[in-house]
Amino acid sequence: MSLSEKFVGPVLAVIATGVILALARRKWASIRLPYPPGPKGYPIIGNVLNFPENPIWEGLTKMAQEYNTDTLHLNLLGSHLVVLSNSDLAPGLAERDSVKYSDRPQMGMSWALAGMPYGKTWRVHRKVFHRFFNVAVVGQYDDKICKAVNVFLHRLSESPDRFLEHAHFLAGSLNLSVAYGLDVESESDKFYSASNGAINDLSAALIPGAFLVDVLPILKYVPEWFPGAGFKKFGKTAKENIEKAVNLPFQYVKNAFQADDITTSSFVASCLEDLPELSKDGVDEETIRSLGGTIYLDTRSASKTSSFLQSFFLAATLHPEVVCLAQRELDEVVGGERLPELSDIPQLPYISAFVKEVLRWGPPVPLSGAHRVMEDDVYKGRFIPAGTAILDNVWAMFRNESDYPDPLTFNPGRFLKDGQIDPNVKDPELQVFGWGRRICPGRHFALRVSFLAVARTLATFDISKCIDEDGNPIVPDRKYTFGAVCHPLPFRSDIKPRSTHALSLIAG
Ligand code: HEM
Repeated sequence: MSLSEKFVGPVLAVIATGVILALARRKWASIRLPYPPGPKGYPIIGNVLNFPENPIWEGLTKMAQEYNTDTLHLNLLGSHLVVLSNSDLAPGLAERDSVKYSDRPQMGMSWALAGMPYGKTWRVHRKVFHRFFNVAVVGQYDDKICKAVNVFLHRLSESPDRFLEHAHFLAGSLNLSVAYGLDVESESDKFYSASNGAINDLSAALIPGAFLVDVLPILKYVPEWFPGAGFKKFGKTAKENIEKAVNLPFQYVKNAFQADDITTSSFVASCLEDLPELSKDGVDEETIRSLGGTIYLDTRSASKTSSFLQSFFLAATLHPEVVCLAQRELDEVVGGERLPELSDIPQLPYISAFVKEVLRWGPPVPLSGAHRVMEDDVYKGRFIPAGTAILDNVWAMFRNESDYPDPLTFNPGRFLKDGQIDPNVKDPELQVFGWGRRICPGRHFALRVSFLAVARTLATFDISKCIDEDGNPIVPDRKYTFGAVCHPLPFRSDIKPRSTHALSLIAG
């Protein structure tokens, strides 16, 4: 027997003992260790009756304060939920073991990147998405962004009362242009309306009950009469609408590609062109079809961007003083001679701070995308079982007095020091897009759209409160819809071009 053969047996025995001990220790720890703090539940239903009403994030914040914890634990019908309300926690978990926290609870949207379980297919999709949206290449969409923002300004000058719809059209039409190269001129466009219908179905599926099923798929099995089980109506028609919305533009680009008739650049056209190279990584046509659909549909990205823009209008309407400061900066830098550009970002710190403050003050996604824990974990002496859904309570984080003094006040100045962005203030851009391996891969793109839309709108329009018949200003309520993506409830705003010169800039 060789020396190495002599050692194989003992070495294997030592490894096996180690593995058994580690498993036993973990099992033992899980038996002895408590879950993170939270209300005590009832047998079987757990904390279903403790679960807060809408707005859920506010209720969860209060509950976390009551239990003096920033990792609140709830048990819903045997499924575990942990809600984080400290901005350092999620990155901390991701740093310890990013893979363990990278899965998603499954609810039937696994065809699309955002809903996929963690694994090889997700990695292939994510890699392709990253290739076209990473920070080094995202500037390739600047022309499309400028064009869409200009169309938006034009629509705003024509029908300022419809500013909320224009914000939605800007986000939705831009995504169709980026994903498929489609030049959408109006809401009645066949591609836009198909996608928009499907987005509405998705939004309906994301109302509170449905939102919860996203997090805890076990709720799929509750009867339709159960409070919040309205998502059950999200049935066959909605699925057909989504299928149609994903197929229609993909097929259009594919046909053009096969006929060698691609006239406009797009994500799908570039992927089809690069397919021979991409296929080495396991990409096929279905991957591309699904990613095209992801950009517009599954991510609800258009609706997140439009939520941001609508909150921007709400903040500007409520706070004329910040609009004046922003316009002063814009006038100093572009002098009213031209429209601001993305290349002006370094010279426009107040506009950058404005964007950060809108994200903080009215986060489009108050409870950030659920992550599913893939293996048992012990965190700060508390047991987090495999399968737990983790939610990041961004709403709570953005109202944390120690990070943001006087948090309810809209004040872009909080992000500035000596006229520049203050690196010591926590940046909402680092929290609002999620965390770990599932962090929003469209964030660089979304921030460019947000910046340009805010800068160009403030450069060319005055925004103020409407006046009622008695001459009093109408102060809009700061109220939002409840869902996975939240929008301000419809409100009125008085939006007027700043001058005839501004109008001529918009006309180009
Ligand atoms: C203001 C606009 C936006 C906000 C606030 C936002 C926020 C988010 C959040 C919170 C997540 C979940 C992250 C997590 O699970 O930790 C997410 C995921 C995602 N977002 Fe965004 N997003 C925005 C715009 C966009 C845009 C424009 C795109 C596409 C161009 C996009 C593509 C995606 C994708 C593909 C995912 C899923 C990533 C994955 O599961 O691996 N988002 N986004």
